[in-house]
Amino acid sequence: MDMQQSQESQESIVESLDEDHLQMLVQHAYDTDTVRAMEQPLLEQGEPLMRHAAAAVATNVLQLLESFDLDEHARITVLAGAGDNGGDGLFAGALLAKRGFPVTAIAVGRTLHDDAYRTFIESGGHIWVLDAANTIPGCPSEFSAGEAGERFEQAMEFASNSHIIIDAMTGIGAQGALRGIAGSVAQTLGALLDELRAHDSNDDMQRPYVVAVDTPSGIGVNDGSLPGPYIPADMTLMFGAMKPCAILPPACSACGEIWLVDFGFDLESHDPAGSIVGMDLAAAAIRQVMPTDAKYSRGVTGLITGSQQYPGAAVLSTTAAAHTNIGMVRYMGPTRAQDLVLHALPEAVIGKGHVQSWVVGSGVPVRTAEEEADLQQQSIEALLAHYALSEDGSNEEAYAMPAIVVDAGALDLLPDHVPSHVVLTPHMGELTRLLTRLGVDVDEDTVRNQPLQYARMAAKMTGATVLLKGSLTIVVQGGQFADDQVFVAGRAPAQLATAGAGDVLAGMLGAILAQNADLVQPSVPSGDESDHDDEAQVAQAIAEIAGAAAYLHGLAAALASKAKQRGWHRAHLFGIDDLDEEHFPIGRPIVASDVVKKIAAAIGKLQNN
Ligand SMILES: NC(=O)C1=CN([C@@H]2O[C@H](COP(=O)(O)OP(=O)(O)OC[C@H]3O[C@@H](n4cnc5c(N)ncnc54)[C@H](O)[C@@H]3O)[C@@H](O)[C@H]2O)[C@H](O)CC1
Ligand SMILES: [K+]
Repeated sequence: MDMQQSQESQESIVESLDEDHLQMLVQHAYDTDTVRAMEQPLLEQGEPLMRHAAAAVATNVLQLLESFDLDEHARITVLAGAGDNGGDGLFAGALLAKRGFPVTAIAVGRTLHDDAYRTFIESGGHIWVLDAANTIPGCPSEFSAGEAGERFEQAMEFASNSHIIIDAMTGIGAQGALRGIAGSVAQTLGALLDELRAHDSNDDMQRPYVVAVDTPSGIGVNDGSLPGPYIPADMTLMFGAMKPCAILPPACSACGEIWLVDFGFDLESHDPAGSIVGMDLAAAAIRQVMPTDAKYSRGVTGLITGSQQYPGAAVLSTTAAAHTNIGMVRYMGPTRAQDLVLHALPEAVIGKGHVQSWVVGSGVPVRTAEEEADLQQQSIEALLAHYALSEDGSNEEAYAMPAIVVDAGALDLLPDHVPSHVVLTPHMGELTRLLTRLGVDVDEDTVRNQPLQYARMAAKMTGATVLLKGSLTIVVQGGQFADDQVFVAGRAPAQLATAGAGDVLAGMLGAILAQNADLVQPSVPSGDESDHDDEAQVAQAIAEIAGAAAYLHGLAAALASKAKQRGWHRAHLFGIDDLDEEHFPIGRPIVASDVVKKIAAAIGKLQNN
């Protein structure tokens, strides 16, 4: 099959598929085992998936070369691993070599995909082997250690002087951090590329443009981590479906622009490992006001936030909750904070009363071991004690409590085991602190590098739902029978990184939980297996609502700052979207109160879309 045929067949796959399928493609990510299960029936039917993959890579490279005004002298380097990912890269290289481009493949393993290698050579491609123990036919081997070192240096120099690097070292078959020559290539070239990137936007092709095949080599495909050296890409051509690394920090930044090549996988029959929170999911979490509603039926949120030291957090969390489509807020805190809350929000009711959700801890200082708890900390501790589960999960009262958002200083007061409608909202530092208190030996850099893994660990250890704040917000499900599906909200522009933004999110999340009180109430576990599904369903609803709050928070910030830029941009669909460069203005600076002022507009946008 040549490039044109393969492209036509790709286009016909795309045409025959409906909007729902395309929507699923750009919203859900599937782990590598699921991807292999989805490709299996197609391979059995004889679909030449590798040829489709290669044709897509070659087509995009040709379009890139054209957009950069590069003629047939453009230098193209393929970094080729020994597996099928290398096969994709070599077939793509062969298609480009046939078009007359000089294409060199740097073999990082001892072998190459047989068929792809032969096709590549027949098409006029050149091979550069780095492993002295290689068994690639016709290639030099058993060179001395000194020669090997020299070869390596020369190959890296060559690659860094090429116009296009096609990274095909590893894809979904990668296991852990890159080892051996692939690891050295990533180390050397990754550092070189980072340095060149720092000095050049690459508008004029002054540095190599890196196209990753399926996934950038060296990243954690299933957990989005960066376990070692990796090749940062400008663009990733991802096959069949998004892998978790496409949506999870920090790996998603290493993917560059993502182009999805649709293989017509049966996505509907498989569970995603992760999902991007989009407008639909966020809109579904906002309760429609009804003609028969009264303030109590719309939901009431109680807040124990702010302190003598940080009274502003009381104002931000309370005003945010009040603007997020509920009937009433109740505020509890020191007199100074009460006065400021009433000044900003005369509608606030001061003192205890019936509520459908709680928000605790925003602006409450962390309690050090030497200090005695102040009144605010004592009331939070007393409230949180009602959510404490014993080791065997029995404590009926905990399940009957309203959902609660545990933020900032309250994280230190969390009981060891709680139900899934306790939602923790730490940032990276707070998560590290929480895990350390639970006995995990970890520092903040490690958490930052593997945020999913550590958010999940906190959820598994405590039973709580965990919303981990960052430029992308990760939500992992709580509860005993929760699904591993992670939700990622990437709607926020960078302008949202400002003091008090977390207090606003806590208030908004509390309000969205209150208006969905019936959906987020876990039942007392009966030990009956047939109830597990119900519990898992509640845990998922809570996680979706947490993701929806993060989305709405990001959308309000985007409206306030007039930014188009986001933490995560939708993947492009190969054969459907244009390669044209997009611009995402960063907008203007904002403060957290500006976000509160735009919550109503953001809700309006969701409900009227
Ligand atoms: N998704 C699809 O439908 C299709 C995917 N295709 C491509 O095939 C790869 C997966 O190929 P596979 O051979 O299973 O694995 P890889 O090529 O990703 O990796 C195996 C290769 O890499 C070496 N290796 C693994 N881990 C390490 C490490 N830590 N350090 C160094 N080297 C490592 C291993 O020894 C092997 O040599 C998929 O991504 C797509 O690109 C097909 O084209 C069909 C359709
Ligand atoms: K790759």
